[in-house]
Amino acid sequence: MALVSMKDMLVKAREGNYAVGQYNMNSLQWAQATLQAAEEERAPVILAASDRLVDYLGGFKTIAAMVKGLLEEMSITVPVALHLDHGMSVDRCKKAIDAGFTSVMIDGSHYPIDENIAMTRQVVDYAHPRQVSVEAEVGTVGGMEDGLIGGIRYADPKECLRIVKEAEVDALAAALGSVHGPYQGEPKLGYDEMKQISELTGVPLVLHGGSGIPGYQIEKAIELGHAKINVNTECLQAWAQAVRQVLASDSHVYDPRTILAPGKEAILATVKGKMKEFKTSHKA
Ligand SMILES: O=C(O)C[C@@H](O)[C@H](O)C(=O)COP(=O)(O)O
Ligand SMILES: [Zn+2]
Repeated sequence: MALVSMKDMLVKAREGNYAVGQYNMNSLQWAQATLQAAEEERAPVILAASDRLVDYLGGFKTIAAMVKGLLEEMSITVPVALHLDHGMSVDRCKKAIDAGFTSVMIDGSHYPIDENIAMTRQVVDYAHPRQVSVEAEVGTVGGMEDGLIGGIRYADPKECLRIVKEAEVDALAAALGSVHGPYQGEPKLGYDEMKQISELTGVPLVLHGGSGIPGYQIEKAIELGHAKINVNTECLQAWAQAVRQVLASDSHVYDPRTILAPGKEAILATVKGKMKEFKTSHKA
C-alpha cells in the first residue's frame, strides 16, 4: 500500500474513540519493527522522523526512499503515514513534502501566536494541494524539545481555536502537562482544558510525550479528543535495555546483527503493546 496522509486516519480514530500511534524512527530497525508491528496488529500507523534527527538519518530523501522501499519489500497492506515531527521551519516542511513525506508538523510553538499561525498557514497552503496533512502545536510540552530543556506551558484555548480556524490544520498538539522523555512521578494532564479545547476546535488532538503515561490516563485523553499519541522514549528504553543485555552477557560479541537483533524485537513488542493500549489494533 502507498503512503497516505494522516487526515482520514485521525478523523476515523476520533470518531471511533481510539488513537493512532506515532512512532519515531531512530534507525532502519525502528522503521522495520514499527511496520512489522502495524501489519501484525492490522493497525494504521504513523512513522515519524523528528526534524532534529533528519540529518542523522540521512536526510529527507533517504528517509522517504527507505520507508517506501520497506512498504514494498515487507508487503505492508495497512495504512502508513510518513510524518515530519517537530518541523523546525516552513522551508524544512516543504523539503519533507517534496521528498515524499505525506504529513508534517510545523512546530511554531516557540514563537508568538501570530507568528505561529502565519508560519503554519504557509505550510498548510503548500501541503494541502499535495494531499499532505499538517499538525500544529500551541503551548509547550515539558522536557526536551528541539534539543532544549523547557518547562510546561499550557495551551491557551483561544489560541488553539485561532490556529485551527485561521491556518486550517488537520491536527493540533495542544500542550496540557505532558512531558517529552521520562516523567518524574505521575503525569498530571489538564483534562478540563483538554475537553474544552477538543469541543471548541473540533480537530483531532495530538498527545506529545506519550511514553510513561499510565493506561487509565491514556484512556481518558482519548475519550477527551486525542486521536494521535506520540511515542519515542519507551521504544528507546526497550531497545537500549535489550542491546545492553547482549553486550553485558558476552564480552566477545562483535557481530552487529547479533548485538542489535534483540533491540529490534524489543521495539516490536513495545509498539505492539501500544497499539493494543491505544485500541488501534484491527482498525486498518
Ligand atoms: O524525540 C523527539 O524528537 C520526538 C518526540 O518529541 C515525539 O514527538 C514525542 O512527543 C514522543 O515523546 P516521548 O515518548 O516522551 O519520547
Ligand atoms: Zn513531541
